[in-house]
Amino acid sequence: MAAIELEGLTKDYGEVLANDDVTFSVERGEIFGYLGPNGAGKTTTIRTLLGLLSPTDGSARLLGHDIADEGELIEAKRRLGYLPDSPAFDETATGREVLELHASIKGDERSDELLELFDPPLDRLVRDYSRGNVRKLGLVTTFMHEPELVILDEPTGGLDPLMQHRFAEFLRDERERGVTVFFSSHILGEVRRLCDRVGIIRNGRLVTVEPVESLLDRSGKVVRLRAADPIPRDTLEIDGVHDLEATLDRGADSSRESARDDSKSTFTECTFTFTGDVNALLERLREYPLLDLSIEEAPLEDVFMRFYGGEVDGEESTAAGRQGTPTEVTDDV
Ligand SMILES: Nc1ncnc2c1ncn2[C@@H]1O[C@H](COP(=O)(O)OP(=O)(O)OP(=O)(O)O)[C@@H](O)[C@H]1O
Repeated sequence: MAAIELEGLTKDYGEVLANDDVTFSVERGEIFGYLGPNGAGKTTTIRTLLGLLSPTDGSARLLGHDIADEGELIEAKRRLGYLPDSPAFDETATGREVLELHASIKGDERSDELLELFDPPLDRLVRDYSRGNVRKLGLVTTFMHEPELVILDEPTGGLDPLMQHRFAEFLRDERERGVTVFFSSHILGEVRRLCDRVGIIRNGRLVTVEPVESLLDRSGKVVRLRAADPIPRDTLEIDGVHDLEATLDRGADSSRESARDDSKSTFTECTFTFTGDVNALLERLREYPLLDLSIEEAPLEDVFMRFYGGEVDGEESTAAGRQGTPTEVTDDV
């Protein structure tokens, strides 16, 4: 039995079809990332799963319980932890009082350990908490009753890099203990680091569900090379080379056009995406002494761009964009 099962889940707000026939499962013990840019429909799926919104159509099960049945939903919720994107704690309570309330409702098996890790200021009023501190308190309340399944809506928003790192390690340990994690995100780096599988949602429709690795494999490697001697441009006319960018070496009398037509044109530096056999590529390059060669996984941004055609969250795509892409490209080979 899967931890989460969605079957044709649909939520129509009237003006917006926020979830359109969404079907997928999250297996027990996996970390599943639910990805999509702002407004794609992630929160709608999560809120519907938790019974906070009623679906227009379709069905869902949490830990085997049908969410349409109130009694079953209560039973499922007892065994799960939920961190909303903006946790609404009582602003007039201190962090400690919030935890006490939570303990009285759901139980407390491990708040001491969690407080050591996430360390929200317990004696301060929630009203005076920063966004990051609200999130830290939320992480404690989400995990303190030892849930089997956790659903986290953009969990690292507001956390500083140290805390994000700690959270990532913690989540991996939770997976080792058999906890199932479903979290939404548009932070591609964290998805890549943490998730076993991802589902990508676009305009309310699920566009893919697959292991992160296969998503990255399909998108190929980014190859950058710098050679000691000129390499003829036709050397890289092999299967699997895409988006080749190189600065062509040209004779004094060669024009841009003639360089394009001349298969004897050479280059010493280039960058390209490669989806073929790396050994075949290396064999091809064997006779050219290389000063530098890097073969890296394609940035997840590139994968995303294929699904979104430019709709990737602006801040994120800039922050994690390709590093070292040549700025002096003068020609496409
Ligand atoms: N209560 C509502 N009434 C009408 N439309 C809504 C409502 N809630 C969300 N929407 C719309 O539904 C779409 C999906 O919103 P949702 O919040 O599920 O997206 P999201 O992927 O979680 O976005 P974000 O990353 O910004 O949180 C958006 O177009 C949003 O404006």
